[in-house]
Amino acid sequence: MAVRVGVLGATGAVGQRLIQLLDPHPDFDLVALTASDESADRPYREVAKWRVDTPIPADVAEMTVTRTAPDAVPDDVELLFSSLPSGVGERVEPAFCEAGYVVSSNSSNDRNADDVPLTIPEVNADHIDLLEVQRDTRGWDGALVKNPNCSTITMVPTLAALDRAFGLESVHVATLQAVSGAGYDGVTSMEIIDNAIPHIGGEERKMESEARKLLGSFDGAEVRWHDADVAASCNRIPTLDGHLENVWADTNETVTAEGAADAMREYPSLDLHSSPDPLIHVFEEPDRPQPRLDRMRGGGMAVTAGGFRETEGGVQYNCLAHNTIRGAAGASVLNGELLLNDGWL
Ligand SMILES: NC(=O)C1=CN([C@@H]2O[C@H](COP(=O)(O)OP(=O)(O)OC[C@H]3O[C@@H](n4cnc5c(N)ncnc54)[C@H](OP(=O)(O)O)[C@@H]3O)[C@@H](O)[C@H]2O)C=CC1
Ligand SMILES: N[C@@H](CC(=O)OP(=O)(O)O)C(=O)O
Repeated sequence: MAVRVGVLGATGAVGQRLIQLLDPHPDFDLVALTASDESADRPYREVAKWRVDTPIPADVAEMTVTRTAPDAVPDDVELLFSSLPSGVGERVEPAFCEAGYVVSSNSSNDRNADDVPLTIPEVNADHIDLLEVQRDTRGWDGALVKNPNCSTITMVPTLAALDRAFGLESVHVATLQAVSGAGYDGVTSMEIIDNAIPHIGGEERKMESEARKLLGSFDGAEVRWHDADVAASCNRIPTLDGHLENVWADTNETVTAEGAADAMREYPSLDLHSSPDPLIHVFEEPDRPQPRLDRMRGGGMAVTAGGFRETEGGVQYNCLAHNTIRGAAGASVLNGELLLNDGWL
């Protein structure tokens, strides 16, 4: 029987993608939608400015949006996908966990907390068992799992492939990030058209820390962060969806361009509904990946890579992923599938 699920922050950019991905889903039945108090007690179609490229699902359109509070969500909902602003998530997610709900969250609060699993299932599924530590320390019946920042998700599967094959020593990355990453109200057209903005607040530190936690090892009690140095520089450009990243990775063992490409081609996906096969699509063409052409590979869940060149200490390449699917909503849904597969639901 399908697990009953809800979406916290259902009217937002990521919330709408969550609804799209859950309509339908083989494991999950969407029965609850929440948003701010201003949207509560009204039909979803009235309060959501639907901007996703498929029609609003008919049953969802008529659902009543509730406040974002545990007493507003039915008790038989087991899993909540959270796409709230981080300040709100920080306050309400623990309250839901305390009330017994399992929360798969996209918001940036608590990603680096010692007892909160930060997972990309194809990279570090074993970290999910950190939930045992979380339940011991916090006394929750529920649980809180995070997916990383969209720019971090784009590069980490490629780094995991290099680490597995050659050992990872250090990473430099420069991003070209789509406007949807800032949410609907994030960047005005006057700011971004005919322009590029070399600053995205907090993004560089997130990439540098989250990547090391994701690539770290879990010994049953704690996650030991990977000791690679990671340095990021983040830029906003006028694409709609799809973050493109230029990566320079130094490795412990000597790597060739072909060897790096093979390591990524061979990096396995998972037997979960939203995990694409292959996980990483490698291009031979030197001018790929490109956001408009390649962001929907694997239903928006694949990472694409290309432009491999040997460097003095390792390899340089480009990678790309859809920031609101693989980088946000799809990442939360995939974490939900992992929770179900591993018996946490
Ligand atoms: N966009 C992206 O690519 C990515 C986004 N994220 C993260 O996901 C989260 C959501 O982002 P995004 O969808 O772009 O944001 P939006 O601003 O588009 O949506 C925010 C959602 O939260 C609700 N909300 C706002 N304030 C409150 C409140 N006080 N109480 C309850 N609900 C509230 C809004 O409801 P209402 O409509 O009623 O205001 C809306 O449903 C953020 O934390 C963001 O950092 C993470 C990775 C990528
Ligand atoms: N900051 C990212 C999107 C985002 O919301 O990230 P986070 O989940 O870390 O807040 C971007 O602008 O593309």
